[in-house]
Amino acid sequence: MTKAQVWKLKTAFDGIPKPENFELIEEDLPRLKDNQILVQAVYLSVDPYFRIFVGSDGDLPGEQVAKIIKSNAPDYPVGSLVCVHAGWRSHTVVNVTKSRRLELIREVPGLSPSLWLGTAGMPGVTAYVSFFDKCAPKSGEVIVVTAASGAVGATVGQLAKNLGLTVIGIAGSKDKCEYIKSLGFDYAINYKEDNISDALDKAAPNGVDIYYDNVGGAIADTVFGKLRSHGRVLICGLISTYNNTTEETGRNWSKDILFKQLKIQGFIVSDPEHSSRFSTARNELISLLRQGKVKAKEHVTEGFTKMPAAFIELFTGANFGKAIVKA
Ligand SMILES: NC(=O)C1=CN([C@@H]2O[C@H](COP(=O)(O)OP(=O)(O)OC[C@H]3O[C@@H](n4cnc5c(N)ncnc54)[C@H](OP(=O)(O)O)[C@@H]3O)[C@@H](O)[C@H]2O)C=CC1
Ligand SMILES: CCCCCC(=O)/C=C/[C@@H]1[C@@H](C/C=C\CCCC(=O)O)[C@@H](O)C[C@H]1O
Repeated sequence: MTKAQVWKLKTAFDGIPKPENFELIEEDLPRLKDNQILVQAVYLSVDPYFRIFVGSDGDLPGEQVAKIIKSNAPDYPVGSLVCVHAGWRSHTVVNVTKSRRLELIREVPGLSPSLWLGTAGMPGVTAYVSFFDKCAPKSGEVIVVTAASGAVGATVGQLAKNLGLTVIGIAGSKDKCEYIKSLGFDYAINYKEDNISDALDKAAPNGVDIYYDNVGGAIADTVFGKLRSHGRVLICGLISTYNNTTEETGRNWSKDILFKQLKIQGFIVSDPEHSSRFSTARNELISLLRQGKVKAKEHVTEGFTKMPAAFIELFTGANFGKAIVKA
């Protein structure tokens, strides 16, 4: 009988996640039935949204790249890699006909399969579809991106640069700022050291056309104040607020929205509206990665037992690139 190691949420989060919120249990897995495969996690994705979306039974969500180690499904041979939404588990029995999110990973020379969790997966597709379909970007415009060295932010910035926009990234350390400059960003602002407002005035004296918001909170308020007439805001994430224990109060932007005729949109990549865009976006991202026109940085933590630590790091900025655990 195969045993699985499974991370569960033991106590509800209160503020920033802590190691004691999690427990590691062992589970006996059932024998395989028809159309089932047994997979073993190779790389597990670590994403900010886990902070909010935990199953009622304490199951932790998320995708993993996993190896098929037993198979009762002819199209899923042993040894193949899949990308599957299996959560924080070392081993999982997956029903190939019923699983909502399961796909075989095709081998692409030069690309690690772990990219299926990052630039060639959910975060990359988020960046691609939200930027091209929702931001109405035009060459010559100015875009500001927050969490700019991360999985989503770095991809948005590079896509914008490829299209001829002036790209301003905001990130939380000197190293991260140097990194995004090396990717081609025109300006990098360290929000932990620089005065964001002054730095934006210098980098974008005529204002900002697009604000790609990954963080919300006070940083977003400052960027909002720099938007030009007909500016667009894409709210992709609000990571600075996920650990809040009290309701956030921010500036009321109604007057700016009205008089500058701003367009503000939220975006959730898993909305069915975007499902038809997934494969185009992924194929395009793979092609850009292979040509070196988009670069991907991964922050890999070794060991399934480190899942909680790798997750907690997202909220201190200790990850530098797409957070992944190698089992
Ligand atoms: N809408 C959608 O469908 C999706 C949305 N997202 C969202 O995109 C955002 C980025 O996700 P992802 O690229 O995976 O993660 P990242 O790889 O960017 O990692 C998270 C980063 O957020 C930054 N951060 C953490 N706390 C704060 C804070 N208080 N203020 C400012 N920055 C902070 C840190 O970078 P630094 O050191 O620079 O502070 C940290 O490294 C998240 O908000 C996430 O929820 C992600 C996927 C899909
Ligand atoms: C904690 C909120 C995070 C929002 C931004 C984000 O990181 C989204 C990530 C999605 C995530 C969204 C999950 C649920 C959306 C709520 C609407 C619903 O369907 O109930 C999940 O789909 C994976 C990431 O794509």
